Amino acid sequence: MNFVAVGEISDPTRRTVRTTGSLQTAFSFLAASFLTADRRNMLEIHALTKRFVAENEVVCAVNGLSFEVGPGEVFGLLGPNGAGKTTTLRMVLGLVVPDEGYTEVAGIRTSEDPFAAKAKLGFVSASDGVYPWLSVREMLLYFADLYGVGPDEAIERLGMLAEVMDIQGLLDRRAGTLSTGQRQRVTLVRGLIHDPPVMLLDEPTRGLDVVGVQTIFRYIAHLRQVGKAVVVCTHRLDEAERLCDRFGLLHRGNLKYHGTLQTLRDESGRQHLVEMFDDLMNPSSTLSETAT
Ligand SMILES: Nc1ncnc2c1ncn2[C@@H]1O[C@H](COP(=O)(O)OP(=O)(O)OP(=O)(O)O)[C@@H](O)[C@H]1O
Repeated sequence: MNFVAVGEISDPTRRTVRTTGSLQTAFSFLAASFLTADRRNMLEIHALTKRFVAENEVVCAVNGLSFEVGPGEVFGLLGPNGAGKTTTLRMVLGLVVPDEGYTEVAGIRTSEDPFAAKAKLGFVSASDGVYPWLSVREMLLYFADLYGVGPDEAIERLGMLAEVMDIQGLLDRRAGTLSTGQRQRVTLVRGLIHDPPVMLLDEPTRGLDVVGVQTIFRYIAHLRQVGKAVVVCTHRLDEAERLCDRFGLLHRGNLKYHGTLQTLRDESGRQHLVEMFDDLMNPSSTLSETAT
């Protein structure tokens, strides 16, 4: 992947920057305008709560969760199985209605205008599929159209992103014939085709080989540099430590730790996320350790 851009890139304030040099030059320009741009949080989660009733039992999947993500920031929403990560993402996407609290995407409250909020979100998941009978180009332009991107802008954005993600050679292939890694790069482009200010990545490295994982790392670096607000859910804690600027550690719907890795270390007395997780899941082992 070369990550060299020629074309147009939109910065977080939606101004358009024409670039002809390396992506680094584009990034420098964007970083400069991004630093002077409005630094409001792009994603705000306020006291979000969701309960489910399953077999006559109430499960509080998410309990009073609050956090925010600013432009150019990568937030790791982490937690063991059943912690409430997917339910949180589904509430942000407007697919699940919260019992209490609300989410705001680029200043738009999801409950008040779900379509406008969704237009500001990009979503990439490990289980993303492709339309096998469409060519990659047809599928990406179809998604641009679904998001209301005009045809000229869509073609221009497709050209730029195809270069950034190195999929130019795949555009006229039928999507069903792509390898897992090729399909991954196409779905990464699809998540950005409408230039959303907020990106949600759900287990983006699941099932990928080392090259695929590196692609995700570069993609997230790209998102950070062009000022997207990014939420990453992953079980790969070593990767999260390297990728994320701040973290929220969920356990049974509750936010146990919230902040930078250093904040988490100070609060938990542990060096690594994996140890913090272990303490959350096996509190008795912590107690016995403390007692000795
Ligand atoms: N539709 C539903 N009906 C009943 N319970 C649900 C529903 N969706 C989620 N839950 C429950 O809510 C809790 C949180 O689930 P969620 O899928 O958000 O966790 P997660 O952190 O994404 O887990 P994983 O890492 O395993 O994907 C779990 O106890 C789950 O069983």
